[in-house]
Amino acid sequence: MTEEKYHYFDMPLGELPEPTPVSARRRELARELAAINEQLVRLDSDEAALAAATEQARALRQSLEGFSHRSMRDILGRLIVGQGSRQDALDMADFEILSGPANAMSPPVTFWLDGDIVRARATFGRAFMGPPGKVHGGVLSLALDMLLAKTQDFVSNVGMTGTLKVRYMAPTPLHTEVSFEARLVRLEGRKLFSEARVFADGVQTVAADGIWISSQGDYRLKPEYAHLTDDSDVA
Ligand SMILES: CCCCCCCCCC(=O)SCCNC(=O)CCNC(=O)[C@H](O)C(C)(C)COP(=O)(O)OP(=O)(O)OC[C@H]1O[C@@H](n2cnc3c(N)ncnc32)[C@H](O)[C@@H]1OP(=O)(O)O
Repeated sequence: MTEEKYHYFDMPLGELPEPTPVSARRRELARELAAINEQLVRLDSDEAALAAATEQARALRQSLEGFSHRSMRDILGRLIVGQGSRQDALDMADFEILSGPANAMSPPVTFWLDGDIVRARATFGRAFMGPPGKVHGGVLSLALDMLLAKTQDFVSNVGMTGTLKVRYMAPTPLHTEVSFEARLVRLEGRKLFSEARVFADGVQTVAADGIWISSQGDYRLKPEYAHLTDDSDVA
């Protein structure tokens, strides 16, 4: 059976291919590390227990330092020409800062497309605290940056965040499922305008809008999203 090839520009942002056995293990390890980090926050243990845990963590780090890293330049080189392997695609998506299950820093946030809407959900633990008991506003901004970036799944180009405006309307609680939604508003040459909302416990806590700038050429809707055209702005 021929292995499926992945193309960088066809990969939906923040969505994950089925893990290879290696990736499944990386995710498992990262979830353990994330759980350890969460457990460590205000851990009420004695000094001896912490010293023993530190020794175990040091031994684990040293054992992992015996391995090298797969080259991002090589991975991207294959993906850009449509010759990426599933492992290459996983290496790109699995370590996204907030959404990658193999990134020990991620809650993780899960992203998906629901028709013309980009959706995400996450539950943030103690390690993501800003005000007492609430999610840090910067973490929500980061999640919104990724969410709004994903409106580029509707277009043929990809670019970087130019402007991100965030309005915090109510505190967002920790340990509660938070849901995110975003939509593409319009295209204007190399600029893509999109907006987003965040909800927790049925209350809108954040509103955001952003402008993405394509790296080269004007943004164009993919044919399957041509209905997103409004008046004259969405080309
Ligand atoms: C679901 C998970 C998905 C994960 C996705 C990962 C998301 C990653 C998000 C990021 O972290 S991106 C990193 C943060 N962003 C940057 O670092 C961008 C830094 N800025 C730049 O590199 C350049 O300023 C930029 C590419 C944005 C624009 O430079 P250009 O020289 O290509 O643009 P130019 O000055 O020619 O302007 C082109 C148009 O864009 C407009 N523009 C430029 N910069 C803008 C800006 N910052 N905001 C809004 N509009 C901007 C500009 O007015 C103009 O409009 P008009 O065509 O109408 O005249």
